[in-house]
Amino acid sequence: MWRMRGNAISSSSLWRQSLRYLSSTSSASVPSCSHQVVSDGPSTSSRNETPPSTAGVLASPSQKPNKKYRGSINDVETAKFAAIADTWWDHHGPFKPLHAINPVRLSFIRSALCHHFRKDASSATPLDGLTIVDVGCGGGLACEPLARMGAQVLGVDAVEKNIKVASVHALVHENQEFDVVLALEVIEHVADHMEFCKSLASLTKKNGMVIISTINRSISAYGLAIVGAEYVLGWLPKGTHDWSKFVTPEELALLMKRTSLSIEEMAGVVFNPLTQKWSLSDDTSVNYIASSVRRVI
Ligand SMILES: C[S@@+](CC[C@H](N)C(=O)[O-])C[C@H]1O[C@@H](n2cnc3c(N)ncnc32)[C@H](O)[C@@H]1O
Ligand SMILES: [Mg+2]
Repeated sequence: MWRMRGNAISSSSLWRQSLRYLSSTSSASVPSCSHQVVSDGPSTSSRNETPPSTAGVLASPSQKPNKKYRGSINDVETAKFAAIADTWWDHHGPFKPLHAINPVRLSFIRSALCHHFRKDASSATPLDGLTIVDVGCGGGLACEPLARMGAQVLGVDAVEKNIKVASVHALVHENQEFDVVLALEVIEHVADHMEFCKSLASLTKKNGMVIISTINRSISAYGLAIVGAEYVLGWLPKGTHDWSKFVTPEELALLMKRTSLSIEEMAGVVFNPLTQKWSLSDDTSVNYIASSVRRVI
C-alpha cells in the first residue's frame, strides 16, 4: 500500500530558487535539451522566447525499436502535440492547464525526491547531484524549474518539434540510467502502457525514482477532464484526451509492480473552482501523481 498525500503544499518557493541552468549529462552520446546551456552561466533561452528547435526524438516511429525501448508511440496522439508545438510557453494557449498544475506537481516531485534521496529540502538547490530524465517533456515546463533546483535534467520527447534531443534508443543503447525518471501527463497518450512503463523502468537506476502523473479513468474524469476542460471551458483543444486510454491508480500500481517499481506515494491534483487554484489532495478521482521506487532484487 502506498501513502497518500492529503495536504496542499505551497509551491511558491520553487520560483524563488536561485537560478541554476539546465545541464545535460556529461556523456557526449547523450544530447542536451534545447532549453539548456551545458555549463553554468546565463541561459540562452527564456520562457517567452521561441520554443525549442527541432532535431532528435525520444523514439522516432521510423526507427527500428530495440529490445529495451519499443517506443510505444501512438502517431495519432503525437500528431496532436506536433500541431501545437509552437505554443508550449504561451500561458494562455492550449497548454494553459499544464502551466496551471506545474507548481503543484513540482512541489510533489521536490518533496518526494528530497524524502527519498535524503536531500535538504530547505536548500536553494535541493536536487543537487541528481540526474533526471523527463520523458515526454514537451516544451520543458518541468525541466527548467527542476534544473533550477540543482538537478541535471535531460528532456526527451516523441515529437521532434518539441525538443532537441537524440533518440532514447541512444540512451538505452548506452545503458543510460538516471536517478529520477519523470513521465508527466504522458502515459495517457502512449500506444502501450506496459511497454512504456518498462522503458521508464529501464532508464531508472536501482533504488531510483519514477514519477508519473496522469488522469484517472473515472466518470468524474470524463466529466471534468474531457467534457469540462475540452468542451465547456475550452482549456484544452477538443479531442486532446481519449477516456479509454486513462489509467486508474490501481492499474498504475499494477503496471509499476510488473516492472519492478513499487508505488511509494500518491496524491490527487485537484482544482478548486472557488479559489481557482490547484492543490494536492487525497482525491485521486481525476488528476493524480505517483512516485515509485525501482527496487533492487
Ligand atoms: C500532455 S504533454 C506533457 C508534456 C510535459 N510532460 C508536461 O507535462 O509539461 C504529452 C507529451 O508526451 C509526448 N509523448 C507522447 N507519446 C510519447 C511517447 N510514447 N514517448 C515519449 N513522449 C511521448 C508528446 O509529444 C507530448 O509532448
Ligand atoms: Mg494528457
